[in-house]
Amino acid sequence: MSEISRGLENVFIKATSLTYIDGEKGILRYGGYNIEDLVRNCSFEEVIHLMLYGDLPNSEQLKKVKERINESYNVPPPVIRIMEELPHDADAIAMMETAFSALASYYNYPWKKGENKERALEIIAKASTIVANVYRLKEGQKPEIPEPSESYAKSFLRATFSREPSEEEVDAMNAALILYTDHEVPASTTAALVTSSTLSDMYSCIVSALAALKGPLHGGAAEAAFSQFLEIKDPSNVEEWFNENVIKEKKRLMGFGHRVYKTYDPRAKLFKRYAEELARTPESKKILDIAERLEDIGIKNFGEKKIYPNTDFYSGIVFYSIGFPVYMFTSLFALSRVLGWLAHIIEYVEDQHRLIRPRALYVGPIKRDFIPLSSRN
Ligand SMILES: CC(=O)SCCNC(=O)CCNC(=O)[C@H](O)C(C)(C)COP(=O)(O)OP(=O)(O)OC[C@H]1O[C@@H](n2cnc3c(N)ncnc32)[C@H](O)[C@@H]1OP(=O)(O)O
Ligand SMILES: O=C([O-])CC(=O)C(=O)O
Repeated sequence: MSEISRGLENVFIKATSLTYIDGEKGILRYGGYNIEDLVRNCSFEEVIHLMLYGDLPNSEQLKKVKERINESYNVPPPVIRIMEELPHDADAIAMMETAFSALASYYNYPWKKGENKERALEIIAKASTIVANVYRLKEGQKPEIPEPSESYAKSFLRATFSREPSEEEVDAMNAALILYTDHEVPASTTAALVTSSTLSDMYSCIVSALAALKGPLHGGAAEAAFSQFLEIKDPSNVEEWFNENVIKEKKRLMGFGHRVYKTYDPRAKLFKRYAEELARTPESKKILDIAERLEDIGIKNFGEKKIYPNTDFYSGIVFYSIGFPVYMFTSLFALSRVLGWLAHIIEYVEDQHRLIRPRALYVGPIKRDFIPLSSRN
């Protein structure tokens, strides 16, 4: 008899050279490079080259990546018009799904080795345009197309906020883009892989991934974690809130726990460091204080079960300190993860392709005699 792996735990669906995770030790590497080294030393564009082409780029290769991105920010105007038709209070990821579906109507490219990675660079550029305009349209501002600048992060922040971002903000945005780039095969990447396995187009794969990312157990957790901090209101309320909600009502502590990490998520450590550097206003300092106290109580209660902060626990404070409202957090995650999704589907379709079609174990009645409608009770 076949065994069911609930939640596909420890099921390997592909080989990868992209991302290595040691969940026991809390190690994360892209292409063999420790996440800490990449965040400290690299631009997101260098990580784009690493994920798509397998190596950190030399200057010439980096220049080419940047050029390709810089010339691809434009999207067909009807895509923006469709976004403008959506209500201002539309969910940000639902807006992204709509935009990427619309893009799929224009760019229904067949898979072609030698062209797939160029397509991926175009999609990464257009993702910046879409996410910047999710914010702008929700805020009632006119659409804007990112302009080339020194970096992808800077172009994105400039287009989003129509202002010159500080060096610190660009640095934090660049770090967030790298930290969220890839995480092997979480739910969203698996959704993208399933879609790619039918040889559907790349934009449609992104739509599948976005839909899976949105849920609070996955990418939606950063918004959920931050909402907890807001609900708690004051550091002095942390313990009471935790006892009432997590202990008594058995609600999950959002931004805690992970299928693979059985220790502190290495990305959470880095996000925490950025949060501590960026939280300067009294309001963001208070939120950080709440988060740190909640982390302590969470670890005291759940550490024994190997449940620790994950990447979504502190990322919201970083995004909030840059100036983003809570509703943008999952879209910012998506902006970065588009690279991981694309790198994985290209790796799969180019080197390991086969239709993904698992089985369900039938447990219903084996055979029943048909009863006509008039004879049913
Ligand atoms: C970028 C990301 O996607 S990171 C993950 C973001 N998601 C969150 O932060 C949401 C909160 N966390 C969770 O719900 C979980 O930890 C998940 C979904 C991320 C992973 O969970 P799984 O590996 O599927 O574990 P599962 O859901 O089976 O839980 C196992 C046990 O741990 C408990 N548990 C897991 N996470 C938490 C949590 N955050 N708070 C309280 N209890 C938890 C469960 O209640 C369960 O307890 P039980 O065995 O006594 O019933
Ligand atoms: O790996 C997972 O299941 C979720 C996660 O942390 C991510 O996608 O970054």
